[in-house]
Amino acid sequence: MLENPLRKPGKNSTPGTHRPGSPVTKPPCVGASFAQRKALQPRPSDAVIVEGNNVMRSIDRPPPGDVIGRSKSRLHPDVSKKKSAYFESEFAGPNRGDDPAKTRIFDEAMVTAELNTNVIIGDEFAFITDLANHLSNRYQRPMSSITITLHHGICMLFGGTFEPACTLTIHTLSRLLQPVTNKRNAILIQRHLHETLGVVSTRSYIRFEVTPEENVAIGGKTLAAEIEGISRGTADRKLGMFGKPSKPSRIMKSVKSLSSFKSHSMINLSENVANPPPTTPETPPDDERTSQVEEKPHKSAPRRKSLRVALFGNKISPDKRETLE
Ligand SMILES: O=C(O)c1cc2cc(O)c(O)cc2[nH]1
Repeated sequence: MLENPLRKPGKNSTPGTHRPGSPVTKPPCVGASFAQRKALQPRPSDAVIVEGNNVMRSIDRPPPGDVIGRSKSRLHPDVSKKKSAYFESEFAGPNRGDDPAKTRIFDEAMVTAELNTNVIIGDEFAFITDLANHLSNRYQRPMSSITITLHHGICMLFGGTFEPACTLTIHTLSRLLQPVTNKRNAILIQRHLHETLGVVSTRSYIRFEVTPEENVAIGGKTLAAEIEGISRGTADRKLGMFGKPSKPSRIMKSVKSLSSFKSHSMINLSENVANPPPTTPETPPDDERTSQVEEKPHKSAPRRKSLRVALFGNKISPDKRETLE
């Protein structure tokens, strides 16, 4: 009889294992709120995400297929030329060898990932950055083409238990989600999640979701329309696809991104802030640290509370406050 893989951790599984220095902590204990549970968690001393353990062998070379500086071909130049001509024709896809603008759009196509987990992550900034690096490597695109939303410490019943678990949905174009690619990426991404989150692969559910080119848009134009425009020579000339807008609009000025929250978490923001991120990372990237020369150093408050104070100040009524808790 087949066993339900969701219910039974693998032989070498170490559900909820907390490695020293890891940004993750054990799954939620029943009865305490997220904030209370979080306050009780020991804080990681540094941003080291993965420490070796006795179960998994450390890898001192990239897995096969990862793009690295390849050693020079030892083939005779003629054979090498023939070989590359063969592969060029064999692998010429519908958009390969096409307009460089098309190639660039596909090379920079967005990969969005949504991760849900009941594990509480101590250093979400380090974790998310590490996952972004992993996906950037897996899908061979720049970090500017990776978007991740992370929901951790959530109430999640997975296969009938509350043991550490996660679901990850990856959305991108079909060319990046081919069956063989998915097969390989499932193994490598689940291994990464085991190493960084402590979730065994049997409790790590990945869904690869193809986004049709007609169903995704940037700058007011779908990808399908953009490609069609390139073919007809009427494409938008977008400079740096996911780059910053040159001039922020009125709306842009009133909405702060997560990076802005990081540097302004203790000041009163506009009251119009829509859908704020649930938490603020603790360690801003270097470029942000150096951009705050004018600001006085501030003590960090419990993160959720400080964000709430920053968003709503003291104007919030007690009954509304309760619904926010
Ligand atoms: O999904 C993508 O990566 C994507 C969508 C989209 C739309 C668009 O108009 C572009 O110019 C590029 C692009 N990339």
